[in-house]
Amino acid sequence: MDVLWRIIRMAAYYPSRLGLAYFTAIAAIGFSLALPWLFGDAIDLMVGRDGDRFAVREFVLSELLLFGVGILMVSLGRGFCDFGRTYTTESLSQKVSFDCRNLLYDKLQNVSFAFHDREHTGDLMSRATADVEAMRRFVNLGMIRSLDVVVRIVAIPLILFFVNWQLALVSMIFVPALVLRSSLVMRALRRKWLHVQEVMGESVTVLQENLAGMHVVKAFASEDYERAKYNRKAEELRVEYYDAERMQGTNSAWMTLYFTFALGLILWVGGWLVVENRLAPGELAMFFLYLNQLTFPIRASAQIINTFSRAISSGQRLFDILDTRSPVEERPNAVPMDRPAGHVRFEEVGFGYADRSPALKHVELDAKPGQVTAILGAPGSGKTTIVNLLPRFYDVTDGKITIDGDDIRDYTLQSLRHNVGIVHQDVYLFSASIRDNIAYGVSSATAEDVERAAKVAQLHDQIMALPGGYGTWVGERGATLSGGQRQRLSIARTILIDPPVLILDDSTSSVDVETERQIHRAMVEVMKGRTTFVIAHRLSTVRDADQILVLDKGVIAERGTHSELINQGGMYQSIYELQLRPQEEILLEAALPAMVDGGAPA
Ligand SMILES: Nc1ncnc2c1ncn2[C@@H]1O[C@H](COP(=O)(O)OP(=O)(O)OP(=O)(O)O)[C@@H](O)[C@H]1O
Repeated sequence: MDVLWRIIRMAAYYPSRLGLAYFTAIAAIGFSLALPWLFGDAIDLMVGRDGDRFAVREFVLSELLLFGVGILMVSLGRGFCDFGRTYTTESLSQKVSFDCRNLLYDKLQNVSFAFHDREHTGDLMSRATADVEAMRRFVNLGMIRSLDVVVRIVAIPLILFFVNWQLALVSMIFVPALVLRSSLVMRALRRKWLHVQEVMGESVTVLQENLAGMHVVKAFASEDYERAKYNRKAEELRVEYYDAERMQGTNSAWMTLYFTFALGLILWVGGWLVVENRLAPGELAMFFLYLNQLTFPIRASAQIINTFSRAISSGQRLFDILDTRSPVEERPNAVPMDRPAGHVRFEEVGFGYADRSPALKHVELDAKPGQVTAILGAPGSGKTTIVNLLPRFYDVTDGKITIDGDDIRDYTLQSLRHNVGIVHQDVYLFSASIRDNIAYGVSSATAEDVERAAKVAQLHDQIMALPGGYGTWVGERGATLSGGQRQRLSIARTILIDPPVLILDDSTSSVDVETERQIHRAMVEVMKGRTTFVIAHRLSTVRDADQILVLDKGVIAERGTHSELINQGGMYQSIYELQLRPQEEILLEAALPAMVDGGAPA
């Protein structure tokens, strides 16, 4: 119920729309309740209550004319109010779903990486679409239309008792059974819809992962496997959906059946009362017309029960996300970070991913402004984890990280991240032009700024060789650029942001020697004058670093410069022998023909 209150409070943000929707809804009900009364009285006027039909013919005709005009006016009023209610209700429900979508999107922008590690993208997409739609339907049907249902279900029986209490009692015979059935179905439907929503999220996840990993699917010829995986989810969804709708449909059919029985009974008992002269024919007609007006609420109540059940389960899923507290939150007194000199210190830093053993222990690190720190270590030793702590993608669990002496948690997240730039190896490009992709995050960048950054990143010539130049559209996931070009585009992005602290993922990808050299040159350019942390795999980067940290199982096992570490004969020396030196030899071999031809290796 708490969930429904929260949805109602969201709708109450628009008091004029909500007020108008309820006003027009109530007015429409008032008009429609007046109609059977007018019809019943008109019939009684025609047949004459005392059996003396058409006694004063002229008088009856002029009265009937008045009734006709009255009925016309009331019908017009009802039509007008119906229109007003539909319009305002639709507008209100669209406003609420608009707000829900935006709140969800904002939340997803602000939650930390730990949240995204846990949640599935497909499920989040399903919450942002199907669950938001269920809330919209609740505002429309559950909140406003249900008023119509409730008012009629309360008012019409009262009127029926007023017209003839014996007949009213007969018509109410089935009500207890209806109420019991409805509450049982509502409870069952709520559970059912929650499950449907979950399965829907899972099926969207399968679809989304399939599309995102299409290259892997094709490369491993796994189309049949993927098809079977999706079919299983789609089948589960079909069965669950069908069950929920069947439950809803059966409930609706039962309600109609009860109602039809009641009508038959009334015709029989009411006819008998008329024959016995204990009930006027106009009153019986009035009774039927009112009962007929109960058809809609009784039928709609099955649908409205469904809407309530669905809104509770969908609202729960949405509010679960909206209420999530991000483990990385800004302190209330956080201040914006001005451009720092870039003196970075890790003091006794420890970190563990949820429910895992610590990924980093007692990390001590001091990087002076402009220095390059190379981080090496076996896969899983904690290199990525160290650099993820600096822009606060995750927060340290022990110790602290400072920039120019101040704890990074004292700053606003946005200003911190503007000052700590990252060049990832796996670059994400948006469906936009190359120019817009380079300028991502810097709305004030001019075309000249973008070109200058691309030149430093060694990418300008290749962009100019494309038919569309900087306006070339980069498809989803950057499909129209090579791996090496994407990496340099990422470097150009960072150059444009111009952060004083920089994180580089220098993992070598399988690119040719010339591309490798271009990437290296771009990296050297982007590192100039910045405090740089580089997850290093190239000897050239490591050799020139001011300090090298060798990580082992989350602990800094060795530290020093290239020459210091090589003489220690420890882990660094084995990494050098096994990984860095062979790589250097390959590069040298590739460069030799160029030197023989008179060129020089870069
Ligand atoms: N999001 C995560 N959730 C839980 N555990 C994680 C997460 N990311 C990394 N880990 C674990 O933390 C440890 C350190 O991982 P990290 O990615 O920092 O290593 P790495 O040295 O960068 O490895 P690689 O060279 O393979 O990228 C590993 O045991 C890894 O399994």
